[in-house]
Amino acid sequence: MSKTSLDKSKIKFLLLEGIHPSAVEVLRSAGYSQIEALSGALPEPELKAKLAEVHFLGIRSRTQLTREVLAAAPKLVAVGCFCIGTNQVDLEAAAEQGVAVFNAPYSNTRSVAELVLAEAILLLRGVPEKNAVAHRGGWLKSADKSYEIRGKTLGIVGYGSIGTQLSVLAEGLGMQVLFHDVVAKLPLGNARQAANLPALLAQSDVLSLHVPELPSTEWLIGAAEIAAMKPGAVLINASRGSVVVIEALAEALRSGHLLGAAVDVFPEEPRSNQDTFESPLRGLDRVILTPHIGGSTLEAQANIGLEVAEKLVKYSDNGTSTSAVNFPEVALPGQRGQHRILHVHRNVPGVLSQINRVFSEQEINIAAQYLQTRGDIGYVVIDVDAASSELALEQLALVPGTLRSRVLF
Ligand SMILES: NC(=O)c1ccc[n+]([C@@H]2O[C@H](COP(=O)([O-])OP(=O)(O)OC[C@H]3O[C@@H](n4cnc5c(N)ncnc54)[C@H](O)[C@@H]3O)[C@@H](O)[C@H]2O)c1
Ligand SMILES: O=C(O)CC[C@@H](O)C(=O)O
Repeated sequence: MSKTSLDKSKIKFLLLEGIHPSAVEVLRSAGYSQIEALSGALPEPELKAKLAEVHFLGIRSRTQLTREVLAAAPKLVAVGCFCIGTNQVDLEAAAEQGVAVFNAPYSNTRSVAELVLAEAILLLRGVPEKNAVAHRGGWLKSADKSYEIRGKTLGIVGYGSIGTQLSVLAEGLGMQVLFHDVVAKLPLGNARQAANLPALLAQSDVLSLHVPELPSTEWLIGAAEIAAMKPGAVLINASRGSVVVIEALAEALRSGHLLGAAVDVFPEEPRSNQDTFESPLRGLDRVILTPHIGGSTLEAQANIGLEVAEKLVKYSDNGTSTSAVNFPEVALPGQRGQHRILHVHRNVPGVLSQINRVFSEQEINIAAQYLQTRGDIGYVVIDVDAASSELALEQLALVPGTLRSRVLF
């Protein structure tokens, strides 16, 4: 029988954007050897050229996987986002191509929350400006506009993993926490859900943003929202650059309406550490500018490397797609000596009966079958005798609506 399962030695992994070496360790110890790890993101033409041969791709937030880029990746089986955000991937296009996308939803949560809390303290003490002046030989020794965070109101927009973690830490330091979320959330500790965003803006001394990049969060905080903030408040954005209108923020800092700001994410971010950072916020002393490092601690990156690489290995080795963000989730047992066929298809009426017809017409015994659907995508996993897998795979590829199929043994 000819071989239909790809040898591990032929499966190519491309890891971009300085993914932690823990990921490579996981892949190597699972038997994969073709792993290319690069420190930066690739320009689109180079990315497309490489993707022609790649089976598994690892990225962070810089690499944009548009529908067009994904179309240049005919062999791609799965994408690992070694971060929380998955907005850089066209998830629908990936699913339509039968490509599962995974991320690390919690591994850097604590790192972001710690940075934000530290920034809240520094901003309310006016440290960024005092530091900048001292670097220029000045001496701003003054208690003017310097405050403790104790007793101040922290307004959190987006009370998810990071927002709630921050909420708990901030209460530990004596802050009052108020939050706004589009869904009703269980408040932790003494936190309270604000009636709406304007109510939160009007009451917060520190406003911190923790929403995902979505059409509904684009430019969520613009000139009108900033004007509605308390005079002398500070704004922290470690969510996504598309959430804040940066020129409006710069203007509010120049006019003195806001006491300060800390910004980690920008509408335009350099592709690598060699590129220049441009922003209207550059040169404003009361702003802490950080290069999208909210989640960049060694602890978080090492954990993310393990977590996402393990998800890719599981999907590659056994077909388990648990926690995929765009794909039906199936948790699968081991194969017990059979061959395993993985079939991704359009979830339209009749596909499953056509798949099952292949097995009955070809008289192939099904040892086990698992099915899950998610929106327009169906994922069926079928364990069969070793002698039948090649025929089954051939026939399944002919079923209309088939997006991708592979066999594992
Ligand atoms: N700076 C960094 O390095 C860094 C690191 C990790 C995550 N992030 C960003 O932070 C975001 C949040 O992370 P998380 O793990 O807390 O996500 P999460 O999904 O756990 O929480 C997001 C919350 O935002 C809420 N939300 C959605 N739209 C909203 C809106 N319009 N108004 C108010 N609330 C809204 C959701 O209901 C949810 O509760 C990520 O999506 C990512 O973009 C940045
Ligand atoms: O590491 C990154 O590039 C992104 C970090 C952060 O924005 C995330 O979404 O987890």
